[in-house]
Amino acid sequence: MACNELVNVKKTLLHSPICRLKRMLQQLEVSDVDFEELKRNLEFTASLLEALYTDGTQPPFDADDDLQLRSDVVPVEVRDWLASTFTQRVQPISRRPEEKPRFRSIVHAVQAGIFVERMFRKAYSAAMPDQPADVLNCLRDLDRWSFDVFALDAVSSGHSLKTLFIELIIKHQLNSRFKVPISCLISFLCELERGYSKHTNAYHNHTHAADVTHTVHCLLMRTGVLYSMTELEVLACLFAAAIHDYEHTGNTNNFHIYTRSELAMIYNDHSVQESHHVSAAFRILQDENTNILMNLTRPEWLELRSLVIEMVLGTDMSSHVLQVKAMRTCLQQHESIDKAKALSLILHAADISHPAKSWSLHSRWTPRLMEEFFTQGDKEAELGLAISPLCDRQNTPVAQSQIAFIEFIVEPTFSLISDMSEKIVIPLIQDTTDASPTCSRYRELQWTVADLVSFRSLWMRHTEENKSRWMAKMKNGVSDFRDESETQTGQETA
Ligand SMILES: Nc1ncnc2c1ncn2[C@@H]1O[C@@H]2COP(=O)(O)O[C@H]2[C@H]1O
Ligand SMILES: [Zn+2]
Repeated sequence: MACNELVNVKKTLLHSPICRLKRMLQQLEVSDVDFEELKRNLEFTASLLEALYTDGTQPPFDADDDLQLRSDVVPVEVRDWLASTFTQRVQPISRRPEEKPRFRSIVHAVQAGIFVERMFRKAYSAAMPDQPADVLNCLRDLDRWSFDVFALDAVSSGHSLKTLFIELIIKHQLNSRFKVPISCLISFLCELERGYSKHTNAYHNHTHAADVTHTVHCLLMRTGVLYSMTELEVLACLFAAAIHDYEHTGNTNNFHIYTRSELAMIYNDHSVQESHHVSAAFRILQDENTNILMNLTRPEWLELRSLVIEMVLGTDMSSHVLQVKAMRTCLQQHESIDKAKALSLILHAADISHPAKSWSLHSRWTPRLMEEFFTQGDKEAELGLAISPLCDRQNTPVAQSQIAFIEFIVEPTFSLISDMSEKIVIPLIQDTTDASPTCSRYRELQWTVADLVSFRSLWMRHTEENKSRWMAKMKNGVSDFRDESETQTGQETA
């Protein structure tokens, strides 16, 4: 963002808290105090100022950012792992020619009468009344960044993916818009959950899929990007998130390539698993009993399929560096943002989001992932292969790897998501507020800006907290990263 543009954005953002502070002072002077309103105004003002402060103090973007791993800080095993997992020598995925969908303006959306209502500000009435009380209770937190997917899995008897996906489809009114037969939806989700349990993975299972689906929903709402999307794009995002690791084998792509697995043969070593996830999921739709997309028109179906393929292939971690670099360049050069690229980045961010959540969640995901890595290491040892980085049960610096993962992968990705969303959302809001400062949308849009800016401080607070937790474990020489994790309840925000 250019400097004067940034100043304008900041001025716009500061306008509202300043007005509120003045009004609060006036109220106090005449002793006309509505404490509830005062509290709400103070909270709003504090969150905006905090977010602006955080935003202003964060380090600037590094234009030439690769992973920048300094050998004196990052242990060699961790460097090997980062380099072998998050970069690729192969050239970028081919781009679709000319016509690329761009973000439409909020003004256009308002004019077209298809403005998305601010769902999570309203009291949310659960869409599935037949659900047990515990499930309904859990789903009340659906719009929160700290939503506990493990708790949902427990109360839904291991059906977190099914429960959550149906809830989100109904909440976004996609079942009615795309005439999704509920029986198909249930059968499709049963099939999906079955596929996720095929390899009994500690991490890549239906709970992870549910987590990523929830996180995509939350990211779209918190960043305001949802406002600039069509319903078809929202459906594509939720669908892509739900299927993104379908039938995951619990191994890395490199393992498939080295062991010349069946999947590596089918997909010629390119994004081996991601290609399988998307292909196998679309196969479920070939059966009319599970074809949840049966009532889409042909152009809708083609557009959705194209988006889903691009998004799921974008979860291949070897495209991380290229993806991040391409988006950064786009932002720095003031190019318009390609929607499919933006949505792919959002799914990728959701896929690596647990270190940007509360410790109580992050500390439960990490041992699961490590166990899956170690199981692969055990297999590699049995096969007489070199053990992949981070897969050696006896000798893996877990805390260091987490700190490096957060610092070199998660924070830059979330920072980019925040910048990208500002670029998409803020100009649209400025357009609209200039046009009609008194309309009810004005308040809605102010909230969108507030959410967007406070989102940056929210995830940063969590990554900082998680890094300090790992650092403390390292300093105290705690090698058992599993302790406390299952019993945490912790204080959570937002
Ligand atoms: N905390 C973490 N530490 C290391 N790797 C991670 C962590 N979280 C996610 N990942 C990796 O990021 C990948 C994202 O795509 P997958 O879910 O297929 O597999 C995930 C893991 O390989
Ligand atoms: Zn995943």
